[in-house]
Amino acid sequence: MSRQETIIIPSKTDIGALGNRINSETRKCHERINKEMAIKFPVAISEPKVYRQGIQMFYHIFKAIEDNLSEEVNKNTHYSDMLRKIWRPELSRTERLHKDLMLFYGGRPAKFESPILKKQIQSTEHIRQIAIERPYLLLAYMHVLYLALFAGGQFMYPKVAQSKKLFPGASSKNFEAASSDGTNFFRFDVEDPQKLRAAYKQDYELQTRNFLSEQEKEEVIEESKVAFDMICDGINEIESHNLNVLRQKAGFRTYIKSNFLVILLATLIVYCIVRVIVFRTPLY
Ligand code: HEM
Repeated sequence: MSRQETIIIPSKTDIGALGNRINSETRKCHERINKEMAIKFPVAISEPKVYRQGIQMFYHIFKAIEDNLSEEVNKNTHYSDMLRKIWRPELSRTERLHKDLMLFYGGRPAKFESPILKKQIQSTEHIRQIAIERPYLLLAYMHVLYLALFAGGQFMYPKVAQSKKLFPGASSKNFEAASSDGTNFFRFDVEDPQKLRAAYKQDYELQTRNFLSEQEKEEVIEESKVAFDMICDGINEIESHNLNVLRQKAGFRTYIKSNFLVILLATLIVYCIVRVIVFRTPLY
């Protein structure tokens, strides 16, 4: 090996590394999410109301992870030191998503700060619960959701940033500024995000390899599947919520239309009666 060559930890072929084990055991989950994204992401980036619902879901999930993680690392428990050595504040997404949401909700935090949809409420409660009972399970979210930002996230970023439909109020002059204000989610405040990713993966591996028992590692792998499902279910929940709203609107329109016909018919009948009985004018 030449002097310049750097050792990547964990190597992609290291089948004992927890991160690699998670990737290999969640391959099907990732394929499922890719299929979902292939259909729903183009819709989201052409409709600001759908896009903001999507990042609102991510906001609640990332906030739950970061709130509970920060609580845990500030304690002095068996796991807090390990989690502290892995976590890097540059990865935090809560504030960045909050900024994006402020743009998409016109500066009205009351519109997005508390989860309303059932699955999102359940997800935040689930994260809180595991953090209390088995804090090492936070490692599942620390792998799945944060490393996704460096892979799928970097694929999505330019598409969101360049979507003319997402920032409709912006003119060609200030488009770049508006797009930048609404895409904090995808950026890291570091010179080289790929270095951050590599360092994070390395610390994750070094801290977990000997510290966790095999039983704990298996539980983290299982929880990683839950993390993927959480995102898939959350996306599907938004879709059914929007379909329900559309259905209700269509139902309301039909109701108004049918009422209008009834009123029209009644007016016609009254008109005929008045004409025939009161004015004794034949109808034809
Ligand atoms: C459009 C959607 C997505 C695309 C195109 C995509 C694409 C990719 C690609 C190409 C990789 C391999 C990167 C590498 O080997 O360095 C990857 C890895 C990964 N993705 Fe995705 N992804 C998407 C969405 C997601 C989502 C929503 C999640 C999480 C819920 C996710 C979680 C992951 C994880 C955990 C890895 C492994 C990262 C690592 O070990 O460094 N991906 N993705």
